[in-house]
Amino acid sequence: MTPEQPIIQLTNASIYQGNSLILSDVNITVNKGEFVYLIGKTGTGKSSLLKTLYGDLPLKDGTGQVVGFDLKKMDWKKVPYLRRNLGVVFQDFQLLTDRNVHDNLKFALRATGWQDNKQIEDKIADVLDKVGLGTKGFKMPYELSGGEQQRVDIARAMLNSPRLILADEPTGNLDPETSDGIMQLLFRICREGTAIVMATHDYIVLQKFPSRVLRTENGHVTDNAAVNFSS
Ligand SMILES: Nc1ncnc2c1ncn2[C@@H]1O[C@H](COP(=O)(O)OP(=O)(O)OP(=O)(O)O)[C@@H](O)[C@H]1O
Repeated sequence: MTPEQPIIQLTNASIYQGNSLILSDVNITVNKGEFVYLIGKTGTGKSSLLKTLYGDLPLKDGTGQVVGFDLKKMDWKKVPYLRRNLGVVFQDFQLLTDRNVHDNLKFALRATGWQDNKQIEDKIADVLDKVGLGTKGFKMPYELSGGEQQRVDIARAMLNSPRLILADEPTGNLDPETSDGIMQLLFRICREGTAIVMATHDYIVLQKFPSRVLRTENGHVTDNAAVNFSS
């Protein structure tokens, strides 16, 4: 991938769930370090679009590049390589409940090919520090608040220094104050050069942390969609 190449480029793309067409004529470009919201009513295709971007759903029509990978040529063997180059954050954190924070991160590093113990330990310390959990590596997930668990999920997404983080409702389970902390963290990560695409229903977040908005509506995606905060 060349430095000037967009982080995401979809051209005339269609998004399917099985044989059902969810979104058509999708044209999106996201550049390095951009923060982009993905909004739209429930069931309009936000998660399906994100899944296509992280290789969970195949791109059947149109063309798509994500962090230098050609989605059209993506098969199950290439998905792990794509996933090493982007981070994914979910609403429900998806931490392994049988091991502590440190071992959750170690598991993710080992699963993506890291072998050197010193490098693994340095990386875990680095990402925990970045998300403000430098002293919490020994804690089990159930010993953490929702906001802290989301920070661990974000730390995990950052392990391989991705140029893109895809976040599906990362503040969906959090109270407003905790969600502000997560948004500040995501914007800080973004300012350091990582592009972020975040699906959300949370209009308060959009108001407090304004940025570019994509909207899924009537089977299409509109860019720079005006947000009606009363809806
Ligand atoms: N695994 C699946 N198999 C078949 N259809 C699905 C599947 N997942 C979602 N869909 C359908 O695809 C459409 C888009 O769903 P999607 O989850 O992408 O919407 P969304 O905008 O993310 O919704 P929400 O805001 O509720 O998360 C819906 O009609 C949904 O029923």
